[in-house]
Amino acid sequence: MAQSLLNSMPQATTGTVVVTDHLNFWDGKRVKPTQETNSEPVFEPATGRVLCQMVPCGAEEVDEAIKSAHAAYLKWSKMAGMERARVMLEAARIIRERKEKIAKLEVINNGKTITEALVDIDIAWQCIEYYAGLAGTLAGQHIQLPGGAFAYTRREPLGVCVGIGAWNYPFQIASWKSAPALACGNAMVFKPSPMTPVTAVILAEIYKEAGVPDGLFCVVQGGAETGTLLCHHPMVAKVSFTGSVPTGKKIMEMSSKGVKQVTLELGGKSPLIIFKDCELQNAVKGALMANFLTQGQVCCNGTRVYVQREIMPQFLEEVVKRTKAITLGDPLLDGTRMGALISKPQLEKVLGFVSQGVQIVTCYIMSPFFHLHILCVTPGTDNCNDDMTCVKEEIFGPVMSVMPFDTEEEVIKRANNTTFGLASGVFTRDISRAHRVAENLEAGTCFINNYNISPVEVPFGGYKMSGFGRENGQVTIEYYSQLKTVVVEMGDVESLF
Ligand SMILES: NC(=O)C1=CN([C@@H]2O[C@H](COP(=O)(O)OP(=O)(O)OC[C@H]3O[C@@H](n4cnc5c(N)ncnc54)[C@H](O)[C@@H]3O)[C@@H](O)[C@H]2O)C=CC1
Repeated sequence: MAQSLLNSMPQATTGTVVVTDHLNFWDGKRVKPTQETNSEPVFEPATGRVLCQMVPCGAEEVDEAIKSAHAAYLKWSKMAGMERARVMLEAARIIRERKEKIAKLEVINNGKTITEALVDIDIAWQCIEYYAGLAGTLAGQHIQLPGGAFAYTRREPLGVCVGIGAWNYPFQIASWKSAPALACGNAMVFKPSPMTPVTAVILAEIYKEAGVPDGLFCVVQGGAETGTLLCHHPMVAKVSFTGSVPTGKKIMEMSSKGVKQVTLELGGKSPLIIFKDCELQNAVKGALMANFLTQGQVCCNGTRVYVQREIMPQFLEEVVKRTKAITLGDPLLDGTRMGALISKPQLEKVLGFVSQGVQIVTCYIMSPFFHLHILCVTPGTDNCNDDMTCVKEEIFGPVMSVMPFDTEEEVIKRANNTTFGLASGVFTRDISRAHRVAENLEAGTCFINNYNISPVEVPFGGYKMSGFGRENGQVTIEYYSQLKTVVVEMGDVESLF
């Protein structure tokens, strides 16, 4: 059934697709929801048309999914890492083979451009391939003790892990969470955002086709209530969450009741510092990459752009020129570089921020589709300063704030004056300065002379209220596994009693 939806993708155009397939997945198949009266409409952001109905899972369905995941975990965790790797490599291959179709469906549900969605799907299969490569390397240590005794450690899976995703990178988030989880021998129950329920279940089908045991990667649909059921379920060992800080705090609180491990990928308000000795064109391109991907709905965006005063006029001129040249429009067209915001409420939220007395250098409000698109650059003289709400809070829209600075010491202080700490960036040709600034910025990532590149080999995660734990890179194995120590006596027991 779902294959037929994917197979219809080559002909699909904006405003034509309706999804009627069931969107839950456990026991190796799509599952019909039981509470259809509670359904919520899911919109195609580019048109405002109803794409499908999302029916939230209740307690019994969540329980069924988790039990199905647990049964799969008992089989999968006993397989050798190399055996798991083979299945995961096959899943990565299938995603690669269907990437155009998956990307198209992602665009229809999310509103981002097809150009970006194709990159997202590439990153998704690369992540699964990367962790497949690590699956066979999981190993412990051998420790020699006195008298011939010894100990060894085993790196073991946690059990059933829950993934809760946001709407900005639906397929990619599901892959980033499931790949390390599965590589370590865990099972995962994934809940996508209720606004983007369509593509996670495609990933579930691909894992199944690749050969994972039925139940290993399950999808339950729903919002806060379903998420709460997942976090409280006694058979869940870990919750990995991507989303806003307020929800992240709730996840942590709920998980603490069952002492479950937690990974939190939360919001940001990241600084991008541009020194006067930078290569200006690269800095301008970096600032655009730092702000306008996925219509600005990216957690690690560098939305506080600090520009050294001497180059502010040239910087602003270039950034405005390039911003005005961004092609807005139908996200399924190859030439479009900015699509639609996720929803009308999100648009209103973004507009609310920019109406707070900021002078907008450039702003397009276009409405070829139901949801409007905006692009703003707030200028950097007296109009935009560190105390404004739009400079302090995560907007999650295509709004760049530009502010002047004079010295390195001053800008680092201002850059760090935030409760967030997800990412940061610096443009300069002075290598000592670049590394000094990177060291002093309080953030989980610092980009030097680029911004918003996320290779799967590189750990990603936050400082401060942007969360903890990491995704991607080798280190994430530690967040999806636990060490068992085995102590072996070779002689007699020396008892004190
Ligand atoms: N930094 C980031 O990566 C993201 C930030 N955001 C920010 O958050 C704002 C609100 O967007 P939302 O999608 O509502 O974010 P959210 O953080 O409320 O939702 C993210 C996920 O958590 C789930 N969820 C919500 N409440 C829950 C609960 N009590 N227990 C368990 N799961 C729960 C949601 O269903 C969704 O799957 C956005 O406007 C944006 O500013 C949103 C998505 C990603």
